[in-house]
Amino acid sequence: MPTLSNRFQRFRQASPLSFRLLAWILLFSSAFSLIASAIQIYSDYREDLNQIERHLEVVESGYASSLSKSLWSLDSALLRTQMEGILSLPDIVHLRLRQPDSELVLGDMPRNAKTRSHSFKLTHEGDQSIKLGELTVTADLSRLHLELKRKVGVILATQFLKTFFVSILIIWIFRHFVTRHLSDMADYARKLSLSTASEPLQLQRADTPTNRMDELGQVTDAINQMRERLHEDVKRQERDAAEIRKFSKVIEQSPSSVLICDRQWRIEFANHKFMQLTGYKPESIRGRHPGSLDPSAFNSRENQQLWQSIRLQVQRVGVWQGEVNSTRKNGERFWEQLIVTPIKDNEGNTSGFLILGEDISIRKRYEQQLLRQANYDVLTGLPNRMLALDRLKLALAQAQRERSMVGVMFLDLDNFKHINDTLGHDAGDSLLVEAARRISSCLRGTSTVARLGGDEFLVILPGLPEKESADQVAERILQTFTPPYVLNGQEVFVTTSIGIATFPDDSKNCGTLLQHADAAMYQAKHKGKSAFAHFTPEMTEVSQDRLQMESRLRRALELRELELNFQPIVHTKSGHLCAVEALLRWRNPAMGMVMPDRFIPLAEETGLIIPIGEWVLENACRAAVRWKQISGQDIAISVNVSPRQFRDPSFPEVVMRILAECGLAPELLELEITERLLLDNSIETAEILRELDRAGVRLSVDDFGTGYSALSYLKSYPFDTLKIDKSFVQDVMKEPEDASLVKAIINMAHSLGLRVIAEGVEEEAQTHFLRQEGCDFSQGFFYSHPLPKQDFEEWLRTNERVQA
Ligand SMILES: Nc1nc2c(ncn2[C@@H]2O[C@H](COP(=O)(O)O[C@H]3[C@@H](O)[C@H](n4cnc5c(=O)[nH]c(N)nc54)O[C@@H]3COP(=O)(O)O)[C@@H](O)[C@H]2O)c(=O)[nH]1
Repeated sequence: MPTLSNRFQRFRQASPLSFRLLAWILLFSSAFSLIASAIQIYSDYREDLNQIERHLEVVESGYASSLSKSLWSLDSALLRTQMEGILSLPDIVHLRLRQPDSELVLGDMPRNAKTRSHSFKLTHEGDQSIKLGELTVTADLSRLHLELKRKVGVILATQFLKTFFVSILIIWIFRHFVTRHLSDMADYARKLSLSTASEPLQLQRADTPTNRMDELGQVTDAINQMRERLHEDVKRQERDAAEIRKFSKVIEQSPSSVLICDRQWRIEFANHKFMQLTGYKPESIRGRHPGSLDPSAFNSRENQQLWQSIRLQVQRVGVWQGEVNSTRKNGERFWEQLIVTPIKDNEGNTSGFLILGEDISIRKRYEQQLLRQANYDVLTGLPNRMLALDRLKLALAQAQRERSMVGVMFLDLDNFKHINDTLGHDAGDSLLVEAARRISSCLRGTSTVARLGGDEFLVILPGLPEKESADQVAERILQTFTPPYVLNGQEVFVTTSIGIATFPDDSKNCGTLLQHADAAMYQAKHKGKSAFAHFTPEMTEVSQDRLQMESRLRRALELRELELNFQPIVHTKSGHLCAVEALLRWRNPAMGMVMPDRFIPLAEETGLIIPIGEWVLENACRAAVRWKQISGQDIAISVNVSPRQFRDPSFPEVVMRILAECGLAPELLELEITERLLLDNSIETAEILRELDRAGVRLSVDDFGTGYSALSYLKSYPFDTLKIDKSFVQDVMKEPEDASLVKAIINMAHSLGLRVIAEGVEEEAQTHFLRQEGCDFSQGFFYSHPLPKQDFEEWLRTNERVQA
């Protein structure tokens, strides 16, 4: 059990303020009480003293005359009796009567005690006053002093007790109403930390409006406000810290390399990806300029110009992006796509620069491979038709400027079909490779030899001084074909026939020149092979055909000779129908069924593609609306749009009008555009694409892989879908190179946010491959051939691929 002193100690430690207050109250109240009591006692004492003095005076007044009489009459017995009577009065202890000749003393004079004495004369009043004696009355003050001591004792004891209990009461009140709350506040403040900042301070008293208004309430309120601010600050700091941690992690784990530079372009931070990509450790490059990492390139003019232009563009435009050929620490070169932006502080001032990098080496490799594949013949390595036409256009433009001539030669190997059929395709391929080598050996560096397909070659001879100069080249080529070819260990003699057309004499138009060279080549073959012939106007029979076809095509629309076939596009994973491609056919009474490859180029050349294209669009949209009625399902329709159609400024308007007239949602129409369209990279093309995209119409790149094949271009346009050309798909199971290309195209298209359609799927194995590679949609004879309208509707009604 705690002793009293322990309790006191505890109280002293727990309530120092109360303790001090107690001490002070005790001290002051005791002092005041003592002073007051002392005054009181003193005044009582004085009063008693006065009373004794008054008694003594009363003795004089009461007894003087009787005593004088007794003395005068010499009645000593009476005198004694009278004096004993005085002596019996309270406090009077001693009487001394002095007479001239004697002295009478009654009582004892107390020793060591305070006394008060009073003397008065005893006289006889006759004719004259005669002094009889003098009486001295002495009173003892001991009683008075005793009384005084008792009073002091009582007063001291009562005052002390009173003061003590009043103090205790005050302390209790003070403690109950004030100090315990102060202690709670102190405890709260002592324990207040980031983890407890959410709990408010609550005093152990009723939460009344009066309490809230008093000083303790105000301090509590102030502490709680402070706590709330602290709590909010802590929360904000925690949130900020979490954000910062998150962003740091994002930057650190970003799949793109990240460099952060200060205002002087000194590297401050490099993330993990940067280290992985370049091999540089962040600490080894801190403080260096990003362009200085490759010491061999740092001082090169090219590098300096690059960083100068980056700096200027970031300053002016606010961003720089481009593809850069960078160097790893081990000297290896790689392609990266860089985005450089300034980092702005709160005032909008540039405080540094952010450089994001992405390794695009694989994409570049595939782009180059695709570009090569798109522009070069895989077998012979010669430019293909596409590149040859580009070069021819260039050569014509240059010749026009220089007023020179360009020779165009069309070569066809004689009997190639026969050799191919008898000796096999491999022998045929070897022959083509060797023929390509021999033709190339006859030409100067400025000339171009291209393989147009099959056994057809094209030679472009720019800067010809005269028409006949082409003859020498033609003769050289014929001669170089003289030695036999060794195919399958067998010597084979192969010749070629050459047709020549010359710019500008025969035509100024690229396509016409080719047609004329082709016509001349037929003439050479007619001559008996291994010969060459120049174009003459008489050879325009082919042109006649073309003219006839053109006039028939002009009337095809009005004679209702055009019709649409429909081919399903399915989800590769499930095989379910998702869209349909509309494919145009021309049923002419004289020519029979004409496939689009034959008449679309002519329609484009003549501008007939505009009304024809509008007809296709309208009929395709109407068909899609009808299928919804048949199948109960939204079926999107894909329509091919040729570049000429697309460049017509009213095209988006036409599309929107037809959609509105047919009542087809724009999302259900997909326009297929070939890569060729993007080649001109014109602002108008981009604007038309964006306008259609904004309207909700879907856009797809058709025949991907046969044109320019620059994936980076796709980023600039709002395409939804990419269609891999059938030439790649058809060989995925045979040619590993085609398979890896298809994989790469799928991956890259997905990384650009595009869906992929594989066209030309003919075998089940191809569907497995495409499914495995995550190709979204497939189209091809495996699922269905293009079907005439009636047949397609029947297919729609009966086929299990259609899911309502
Ligand atoms: N401007 C317009 N161009 C059009 C229009 N209609 C067609 N075309 C263009 O003509 C190209 C040839 O078309 P077509 O002969 O109809 O050939 C298509 C399919 O029949 C064919 N295909 C489909 N599956 C397979 C298959 O498994 N194997 C195989 N060998 N061929 C197959 O592919 C053509 C589809 O091509 P695409 O448009 O690239 O999807 C055609 O390419 C159009 O460009 C028109 O109305 N306007």
